[in-house]
Amino acid sequence: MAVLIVAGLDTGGGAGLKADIETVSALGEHPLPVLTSVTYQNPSEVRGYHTLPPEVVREQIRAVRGSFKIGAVKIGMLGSREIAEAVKQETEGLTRVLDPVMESSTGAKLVDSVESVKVLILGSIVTPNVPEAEALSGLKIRSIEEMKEAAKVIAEELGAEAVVIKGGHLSYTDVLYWKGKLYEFPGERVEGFTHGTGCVFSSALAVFLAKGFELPETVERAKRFVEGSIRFSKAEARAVNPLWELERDAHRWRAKGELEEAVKELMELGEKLNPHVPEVGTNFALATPFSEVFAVKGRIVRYGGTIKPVGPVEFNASDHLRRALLKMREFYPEVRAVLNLRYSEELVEKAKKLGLVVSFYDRREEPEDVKRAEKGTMEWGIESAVKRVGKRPDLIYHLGDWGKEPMVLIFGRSAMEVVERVRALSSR
Ligand SMILES: Cc1ncc(COP(=O)(O)OP(=O)(O)O)c(N)n1
Ligand SMILES: Cc1nc(C(=O)O)sc1CCOP(=O)(O)O
Repeated sequence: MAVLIVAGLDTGGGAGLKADIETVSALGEHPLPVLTSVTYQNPSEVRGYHTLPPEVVREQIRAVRGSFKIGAVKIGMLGSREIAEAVKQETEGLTRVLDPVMESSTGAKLVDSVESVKVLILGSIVTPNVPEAEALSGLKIRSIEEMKEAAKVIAEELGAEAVVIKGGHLSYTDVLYWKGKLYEFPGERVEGFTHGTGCVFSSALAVFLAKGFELPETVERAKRFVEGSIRFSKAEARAVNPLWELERDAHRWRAKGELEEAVKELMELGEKLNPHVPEVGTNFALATPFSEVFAVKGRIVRYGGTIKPVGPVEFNASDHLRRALLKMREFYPEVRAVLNLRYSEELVEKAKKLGLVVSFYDRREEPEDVKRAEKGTMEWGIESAVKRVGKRPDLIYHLGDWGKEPMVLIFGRSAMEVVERVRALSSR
């Protein structure tokens, strides 16, 4: 099924047509991109925009309308009244999702007037955020109840088929008004970049409608998709990531394979490694670029004269090493793997001789409030060891405390790098 996308280009690659194309593709449908305007923007500012002649927009839609089975159309930045009129005529008869783009999150205008957006409301499923809903309804919105009022006004007075007001600016609850009924979709704050959320939401809505879902389920699915695209957004883009699900699953698959290979390799060191395995066991953890961590379920234990993994490599199979790794990645994101061994002076001296960067933390220096908190010691320890050495540590040790075994953590940029370090450290 094809989804027609009528939108503007964001040169920063965060919102607009690029986000729409990725959303439609990621959700398994075929995007038909129609350009209305070129914006000059980055995630911090919109410097301006140029709208295409309405005839150019019209011809783009005409070129594809008869050649594809179009399940729905998503309409984003229109730019001008003339373009809005052309899009209205050329998309007649299609299921239309209208993201009534008026301003960017940075406060720049992206359409000549509110009236131009209103041209397309009749018969459309409209997805305003709170400021857009205020502009369309003329009402002030300060609560979920007021979101409901505004949604009703936009549907009943302006003729929208349905209205979804996104609550991101208010409470994270979205409100749908459809066929005289109101629905609430609660959500919670998700950490990550949000530039482009409006575009991704409306495109996802168009896709799920094209797939044949009923509106309430469509809104629920689109909302969860947007939450994922915020949670798995990337620092270099400073915007949502519509490819999150595909990338996350690919990274999970690769990380699991990489760690399984490395564990196999580690087992070859069995007899040499046996004396270095602590009482609590050794674990080996690897993070994906999204900081999801895989490890060995049940850890690796001494077994006769050799060593043995208790269970398979699994997602979230580590607590201590996961926390150590995630803390380390806050300072050095290139560090992806870590393994723990029993502390010995010889091991630490050998690491220094091999040219590894060694640091440590001393639990006696741990502040009282961190000690009292359930799980802050590891994070505090890694941070203090990183700061102590002033560069990326390859090995961090601590000398233990009451009921806590002294430990050495060996870090690396890949699972194999850790194995090579362990090989060098355990060789006689
Ligand atoms: C070309 C273009 N189209 C739309 C927007 C607005 O994006 P949106 O996802 O609604 O949200 P913000 O990131 O602006 O909040 C845009 N900026 N550029
Ligand atoms: C129990 C323990 N303590 C460590 C420390 O560095 O203090 S490393 C370690 C073993 C690994 O644990 P997990 O399987 O929870 O990652």
